[in-house]
Amino acid sequence: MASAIRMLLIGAPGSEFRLAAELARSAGAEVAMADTPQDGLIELRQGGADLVMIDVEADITGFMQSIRAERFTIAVLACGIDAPAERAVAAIRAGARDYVPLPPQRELIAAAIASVVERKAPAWIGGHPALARALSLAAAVAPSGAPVLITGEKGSGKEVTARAVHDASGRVQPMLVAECAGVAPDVLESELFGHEAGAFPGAVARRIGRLEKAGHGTILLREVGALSPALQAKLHEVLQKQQFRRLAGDEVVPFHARLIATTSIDLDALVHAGAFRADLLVRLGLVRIEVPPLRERGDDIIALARYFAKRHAEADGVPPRAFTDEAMALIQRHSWPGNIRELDETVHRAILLGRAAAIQPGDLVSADGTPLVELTTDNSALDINSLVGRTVEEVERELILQTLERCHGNRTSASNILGISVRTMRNKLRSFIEAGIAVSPAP
Ligand SMILES: Nc1ncnc2c1ncn2[C@@H]1O[C@H](COP(=O)(O)OP(=O)(O)OP(=O)(O)O)[C@@H](O)[C@H]1O
Repeated sequence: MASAIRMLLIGAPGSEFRLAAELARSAGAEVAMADTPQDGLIELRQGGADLVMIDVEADITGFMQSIRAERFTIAVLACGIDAPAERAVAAIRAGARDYVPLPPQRELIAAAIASVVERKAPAWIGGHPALARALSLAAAVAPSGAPVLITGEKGSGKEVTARAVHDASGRVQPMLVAECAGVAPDVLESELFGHEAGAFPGAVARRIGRLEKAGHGTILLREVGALSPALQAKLHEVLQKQQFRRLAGDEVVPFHARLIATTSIDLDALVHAGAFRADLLVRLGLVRIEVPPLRERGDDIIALARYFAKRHAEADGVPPRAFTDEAMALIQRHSWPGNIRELDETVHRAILLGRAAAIQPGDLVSADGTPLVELTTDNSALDINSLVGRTVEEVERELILQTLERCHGNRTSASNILGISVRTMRNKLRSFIEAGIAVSPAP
């Protein structure tokens, strides 16, 4: 499912570099070359890369600063011919992952590419029918350019699913990610659309936004429900006209990328409450993929727990440990409100903290040390029987707190979903806090 790895070689052209390019191609990578870090950046902006090999004599510090500023996440290797050890160390201090001596050895180049392939294609664990449906839908829509909306609870695997759609799409350029929640609207606007010099105080140079940088690749908007009304309108126009302008710019920029949006908030409810544009939801949700919560994935939980235990033991260099039957039963009973991410982190803690030969129930604790056994209840789904015997006040409190948590603490979104005013929401939260009950902080 993974697309080819794109490798960028930066350095003065020479026989060693040509050989490195040849070896990379024969190891399955697509190769681009640039003479200087500046040209390398231009190449990155146009075509992206998964792996950069840069001459150890180049300004690696400056290059690393530039790629961080432009939010590229790329593995960088320094390389050189007979470079003194200090140069290699300095390159690594500047952020290079390793130093590769030239002329290159076939095995070293192949290993560097293999390590990126491994990171690029996250393991797909699970075969539950609900997940299989989501995956086959992802594969079916991948080659088209249609926007895709991926819904699901936090940590359930929406971004991983987006990557699967991108990888299967055959698009050569990478998938860029933009986070919409918790980012000030004006910052997000310039992040997405870019700006011309002088667009606002501090805008000293033209900035190319992510919609433009994505080129013919994919742009992933995480938590699209958090977009301000003004940005919702702008995004709707982009999808309608397939073009946009940079902030304070006259030039019309064509939009070629595939847009994928994720949400853990119920966008239909936001539309109903007037907090999200119905026409934008129609365009974004031409294809919808629902990622099921972990608690509905049956035996996938076992497979995932074993996979994370193995992976973390290997990464942390500790002996592999199996789960006792009791620990596995506890894992299957827990409702995993944080989904796969919570399972991953819980298993990681058990690997690091457990002392016995096998993982015990007591090794399974939340981040604050609360044993899982105390957190595990059977009322993950709305089960009326489990509500009988509780007061209306208690049920209301739980509903408010859980909705707020799903909305990442966003009071407005949560009150919209609950159909109460923000003022009522705030008053309720104040009374909970006064009663000593923990409330999700505002984003
Ligand atoms: N099928 C899977 N197999 C293995 N690991 C997975 C799978 N799905 C998700 N993960 C892992 O679980 C974690 C959460 O996944 P991801 O970031 O895709 O979730 P998300 O729904 O986008 O989260 P959020 O809502 O918080 O943005 C990641 O570490 C990811 O690698």
